[in-house]
Amino acid sequence: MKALKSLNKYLWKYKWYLILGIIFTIVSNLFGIIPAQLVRYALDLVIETLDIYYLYNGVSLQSDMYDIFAFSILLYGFLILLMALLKGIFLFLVRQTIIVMSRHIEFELKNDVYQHYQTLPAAFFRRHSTGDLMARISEDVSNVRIYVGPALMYGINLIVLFFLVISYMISVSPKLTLYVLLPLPVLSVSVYVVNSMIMKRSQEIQKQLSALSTYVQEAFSGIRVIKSFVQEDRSYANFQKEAEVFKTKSLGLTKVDAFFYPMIVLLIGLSNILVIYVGGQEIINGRLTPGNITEFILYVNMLTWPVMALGWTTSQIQRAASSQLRINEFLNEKTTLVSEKNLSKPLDGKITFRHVGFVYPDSGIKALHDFDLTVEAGESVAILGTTGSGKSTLAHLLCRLYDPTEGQILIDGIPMKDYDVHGYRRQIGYVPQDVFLFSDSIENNVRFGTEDMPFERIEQAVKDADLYNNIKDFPQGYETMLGERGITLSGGQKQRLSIARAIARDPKILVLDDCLSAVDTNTENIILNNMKRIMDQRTSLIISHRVSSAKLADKIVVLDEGHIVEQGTHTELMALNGAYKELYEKQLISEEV
Ligand SMILES: Nc1ncnc2c1ncn2[C@@H]1O[C@H](COP(=O)(O)OP(=O)(O)OP(=O)(O)O)[C@@H](O)[C@H]1O
Repeated sequence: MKALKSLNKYLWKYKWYLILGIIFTIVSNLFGIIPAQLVRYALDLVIETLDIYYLYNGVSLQSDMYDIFAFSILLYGFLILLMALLKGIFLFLVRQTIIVMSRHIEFELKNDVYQHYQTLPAAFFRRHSTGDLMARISEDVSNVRIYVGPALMYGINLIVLFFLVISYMISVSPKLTLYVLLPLPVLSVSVYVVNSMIMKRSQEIQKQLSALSTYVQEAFSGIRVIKSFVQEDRSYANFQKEAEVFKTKSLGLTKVDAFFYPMIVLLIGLSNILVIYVGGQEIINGRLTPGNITEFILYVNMLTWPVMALGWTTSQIQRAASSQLRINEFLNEKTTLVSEKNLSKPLDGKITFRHVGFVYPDSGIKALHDFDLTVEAGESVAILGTTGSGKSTLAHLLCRLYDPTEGQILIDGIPMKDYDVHGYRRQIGYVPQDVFLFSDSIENNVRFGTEDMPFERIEQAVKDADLYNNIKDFPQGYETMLGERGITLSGGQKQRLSIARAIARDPKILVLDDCLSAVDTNTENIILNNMKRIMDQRTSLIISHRVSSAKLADKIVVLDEGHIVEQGTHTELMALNGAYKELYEKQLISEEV
């Protein structure tokens, strides 16, 4: 329950909605109680007047009495209708305040969670699955919304109604009040128990449903593999198995649901019988009128729904508390990638790795050992090495997605940690190994948030990345949509678009992480020749396991298991007769073949 305290700041922000909501709840309940009293007056009037009416049988006064009597009943009827109308208006206002408040809080909470996610380091996203991140921002926030919305509304309504109705009932007959209230706690507890069962089963169904959708999603994403390996039958059998579990769980819920409503009707009926039985005796003893009994029955029915809601509210609050706990768990995570001095300046581009070592926090793998390298401003360095040798790790460190666990990285002679993180990253052009493009147009994928980027720059970047001819061939050109609802680019086209995105930003430092692996050597040549002009004015780190990518580099560094094994120019390394030469010759032969 403590977790829900973190919502108080939002409740405080929207306090006027809440205060008005409470006032409207009180007024709407008053308009709900008054009709019950009007019914009592009307009923007692009917009973009393009827006796007198028959006394005047055959007398002309009788018809005058009838007119007065009919008019009074009509008046009561009209008043009851008016009260119902007023109650309806205020109920509308209750929802317009409390439920609206809950929607505002939901909106703010979602934004806060999303914004917070963005500040968290890459390591966080490795530890938690996308599904988990999505569940906390959608399902958990919705659960919390039910607490600050409907649960709070019913809670307030119950308190107000209890206070008004019960104090009035006691003033009429404490004995009858006691009998009437007897079954209500049983009703509330039963609703709580059954509701908890329903909720547990619903959660299981929800879980099964997401397993089912994940299965379907994966099956159809990999439909080409399934078809080519003729695995349709097995895939269908697996689906059936999952669907069977879903069906069994749904039937379980239906059973509880089917039991729930008859039980409630039974308990309410019990309350009504008690009122009639005990109330009837009170009438016989002359302590109450039939109007009182009718009024009491109306009260019992008025109390039934809020009491039922009490069980529901309690279980919803519990659910919201556990959801908020999960949200807080993420909100309390803090990024370590902060700037110490918030330095903000245009970079020259000199990079110094000083005895850098790095261990991945979640796997404990030491990816870099005592990495020492200086790259002068405007220089280009190729990092070559076998898979898993730590090349991408260098790119991650340079983009400050992680901080080194040993040593430090200096940019223009100043520790990287001193730079404002966003200001620094803005001057880096990073082309990741696993290309990611958004479901948007080609132009927007290159522009990527830089709204004021002139179109000429986008076009130039696309030409430099050797993608211009492809785009020209698409009927919609730069407006061609990518992703799920658009076209699918080939692996090489994706890589080139990713390069265009990085160079269009005119970065001071360019990090190309194995971004030409999916293009043939011919295209690689074209791109590298285009890049020559771009790389002239900036520091570049070309990561690759293909020796051909290194031909533009001023310096080549060969990595093996996180260690630098060789470094120098192409000629120097060839003369060394070591790892580079071996790699070079191997790749040359395979290319010739
Ligand atoms: N996010 C991560 N969490 C944990 N360990 C990682 C992570 N990324 C990489 N590693 C590990 O660190 C080591 C170096 O990986 P890295 O990606 O830097 O190699 P690489 O030289 O770029 O390889 P490749 O050419 O295959 O991309 C590997 O052993 C890898 O398993």
